[in-house]
Amino acid sequence: MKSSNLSFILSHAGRQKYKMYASVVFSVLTALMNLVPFMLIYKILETLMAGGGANGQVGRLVVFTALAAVFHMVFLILSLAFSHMAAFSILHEIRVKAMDHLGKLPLGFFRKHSTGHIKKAIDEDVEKLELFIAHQVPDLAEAVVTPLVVIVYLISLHWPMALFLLVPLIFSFLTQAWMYQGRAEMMRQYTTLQGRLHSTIVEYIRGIAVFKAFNLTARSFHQYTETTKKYLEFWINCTYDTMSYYTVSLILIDSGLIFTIPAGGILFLRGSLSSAGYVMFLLLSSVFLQSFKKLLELGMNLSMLLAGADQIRGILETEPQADLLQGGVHQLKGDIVINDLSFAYQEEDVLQQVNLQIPAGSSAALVGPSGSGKTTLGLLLGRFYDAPPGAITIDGIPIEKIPVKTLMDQTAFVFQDVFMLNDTIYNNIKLGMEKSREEVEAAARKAQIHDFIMSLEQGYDTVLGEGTGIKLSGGEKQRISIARVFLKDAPIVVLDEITSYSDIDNEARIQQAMQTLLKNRTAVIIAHRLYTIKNVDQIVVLEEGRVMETGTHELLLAKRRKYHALWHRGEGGVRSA
Ligand SMILES: Nc1ncnc2c1ncn2[C@@H]1O[C@H](COP(=O)(O)OP(=O)(O)OP(=O)(O)O)[C@@H](O)[C@H]1O
Repeated sequence: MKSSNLSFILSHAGRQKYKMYASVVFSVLTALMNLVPFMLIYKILETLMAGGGANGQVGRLVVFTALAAVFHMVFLILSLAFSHMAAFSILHEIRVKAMDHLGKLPLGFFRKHSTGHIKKAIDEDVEKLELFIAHQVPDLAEAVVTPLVVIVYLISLHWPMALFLLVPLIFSFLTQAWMYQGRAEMMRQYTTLQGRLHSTIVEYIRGIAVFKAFNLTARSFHQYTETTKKYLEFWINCTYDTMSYYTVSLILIDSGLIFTIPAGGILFLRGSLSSAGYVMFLLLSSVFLQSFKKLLELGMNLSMLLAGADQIRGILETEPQADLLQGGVHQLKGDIVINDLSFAYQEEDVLQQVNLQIPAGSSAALVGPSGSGKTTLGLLLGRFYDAPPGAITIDGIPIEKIPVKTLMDQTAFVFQDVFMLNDTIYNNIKLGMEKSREEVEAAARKAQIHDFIMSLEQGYDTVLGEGTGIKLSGGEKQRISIARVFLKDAPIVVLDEITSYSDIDNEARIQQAMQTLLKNRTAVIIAHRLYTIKNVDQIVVLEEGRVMETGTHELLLAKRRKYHALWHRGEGGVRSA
């Protein structure tokens, strides 16, 4: 059974939960110290009405009252200090764990959850836990303890009158219980809508260039306006649904006083309640009822804050990719064998019974029409998605049994979309690898990008990204990503469309870099322009996820089948002519 969100928070709190407990204890003490002055005032009233006070007893009681007020402040500060320390430490812990966990999840997870959803979960929903731990937990402790102590005290003063006070509260509770039915579902809707709102905002900003080009404003971005409209409708419905219950329960709570004043007065006139007792009932019944109102408010906020925890749990409780064979394999030669591989993202197979051998140190180019499965095959080689067990082996070991860390150490990828950090060019090549400055520069030289970097005013220290004014061309970015591969020096490389930016100078440089890169490595090259892969050891022609033919450029041209057709359709021949 799924544990509660509260136990989820506690399970990630580690030693910080003791700070949470300390905060609760101090919060209870704060609540008690809040009530002590009332009890002392009762004593003072009783003493004065009995004609006492001359022997300094009242003075002592006044001093105790002042001391209680001081202790109240001290306990309150300690409670808040502990709750805040616990909250920020737990936030830190959960954020680090969530980011760490994200890195271990299969790419399929990111297909199901948008960037906006994930960002919101780690950023906003975790932040809400701060509100919950730092403020709501101590407030809740206080809001529970105060009415309990007050009612016990009032019962000790005059039990029938105290029990009378409980009647409107019981009705108020029943109304609230009614209101909370189905509230969990409502809160889930709320977090889903918020996530969607974040995603559409992220999408709008990402695609701003396209939106501008088509003269679309945020208002005309259909997805955004729809989501904000749904969000608005949700809150209007939510307000309508809860307003009547909320109002009734508040009226019931407040009606307590309407009963206390006349009932207490009658009991006083009949002599069953002292005048000091009557004053106490008037004072404390108001405290008692107000703390119930606070409980009501806390209950409303609590369900909203804890609903956010569902989203974080969604990340942390998603199974990471399994390493069936921990440790053991550390070095790969790169002998790839693909055996009857079929693969589907959803229902339909995008690869069908693919059989292929790429001996260590050789190069294979995957070619074929758009959507034929070339990138998918490349991604399966890096276990970005999991292929069926045994379908891909490297050096005779099924890929799912090679620890992900080893596989990532021994494989280098250049993707179609080159990702750049908002950082220096140096750090963009180094990407956290433990390499020296000389090694970074040597890799940039091999990738044919060193001269370009040196032509920039700040050289390798040039900062890339938004707001820096430095924007690299697609080809320059690709050469930087090739430099990363040289620096990593992995025995297996997968290059996806690295010549997609087609200015002649760039392409010549990338071709030159590729010749060096392929030496003594197993390479899988995904290419549209066939003249760029003429010299590889084998060309694999894919169509609708099936291998149609394999062989060298000359052999496949001589066969005069699929490759021959592709070549002469202009996808290869143009620049080779
Ligand atoms: N993450 C995904 N989820 C669902 N379907 C996908 C996903 N990625 C790719 N596909 C589908 O799988 C099929 C193969 O796509 P893939 O990107 O491997 O083809 P490709 O040959 O590399 O195409 P291109 O040359 O245009 O890059 C396509 O029909 C594509 O729509």
